[in-house]
Amino acid sequence: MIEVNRLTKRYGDVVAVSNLSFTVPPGLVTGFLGPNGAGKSTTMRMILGLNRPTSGTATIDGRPFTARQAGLHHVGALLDAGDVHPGRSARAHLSALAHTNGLPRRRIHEVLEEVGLADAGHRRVGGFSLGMRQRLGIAAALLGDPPVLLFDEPVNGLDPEGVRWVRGLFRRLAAEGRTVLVSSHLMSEMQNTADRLVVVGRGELIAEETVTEFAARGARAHVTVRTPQAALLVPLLAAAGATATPDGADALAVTGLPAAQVGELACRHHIVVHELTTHHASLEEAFMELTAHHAQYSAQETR
Ligand SMILES: Nc1ncnc2c1ncn2[C@@H]1O[C@H](COP(=O)(O)OP(=O)(O)OP(=O)(O)O)[C@@H](O)[C@H]1O
Repeated sequence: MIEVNRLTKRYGDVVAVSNLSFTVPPGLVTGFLGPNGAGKSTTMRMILGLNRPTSGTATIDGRPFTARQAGLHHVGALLDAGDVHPGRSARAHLSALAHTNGLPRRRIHEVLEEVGLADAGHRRVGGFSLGMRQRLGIAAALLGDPPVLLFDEPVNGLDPEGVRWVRGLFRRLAAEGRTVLVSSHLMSEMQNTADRLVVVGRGELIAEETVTEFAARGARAHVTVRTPQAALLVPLLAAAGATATPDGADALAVTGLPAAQVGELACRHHIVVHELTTHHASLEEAFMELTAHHAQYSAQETR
């Protein structure tokens, strides 16, 4: 269990994380979601004791994590896939980590197999693609077989097969009872992976809820009605409690009444209908709407 309690981090005038509280329970994948610059990496670094909070606390299983405690046995993390010496082979990189953390050497082979790099273990990391570096970073996080795992933007650079694989991996790790926190700036990456979401914007908590609860935000459907007799239908819809707004030349966007009732209403009044379509807002749209006021860099990337 990870517990973040009123965590704040300031860099001069920049408030990277502001009074942030949330929990990451074991046995589930928790998606840590927010636009660029929302403070996700800074929060993860504070959880891992790599950055000092300005105020507030972050604990893992009830205690602040410091690298000295139990190291990779307790917590595995992928923070920056580029943070590996380019001249080293993947195997040598993992070997050094295993040595300093007192881990058995057989784990090196096991995790290379696990992430699909068994054949590339002898190759220099400098020649790896971004996706291969991500896989190596994930291998390093798994090396100590830890009960708590943090992954910062693990999907970056992975091909579609890699994305599928990593989703399955996170789900399996959670099913084994581990605590899994995965950050992303894309809702689409999380909707088939995470059980719970912690959504942040400009360093602040926006939402902490299950994916099902989050999906309900996007459930506000509207119905498109295409009819050459819109002028007749509009007052009938209004009388039935729905709101109809023009949507192109011969169509209406209707909210407040399901498609079936719109169709029945039109039928009762002999109004010709050419199209009746229900539109659900996607999770991505719900996320965009939710974070719109919290996006710091909406026109350009921060890096
Ligand atoms: N060492 C630092 N010095 C100054 N400002 C920093 C530092 N680290 C982070 N920041 C600022 O803190 C804010 C949060 O950054 P952070 O990298 O935690 O966000 P993020 O949600 O991980 O973003 P991204 O999705 O772009 O990686 C940003 O405004 C960033 O510029």
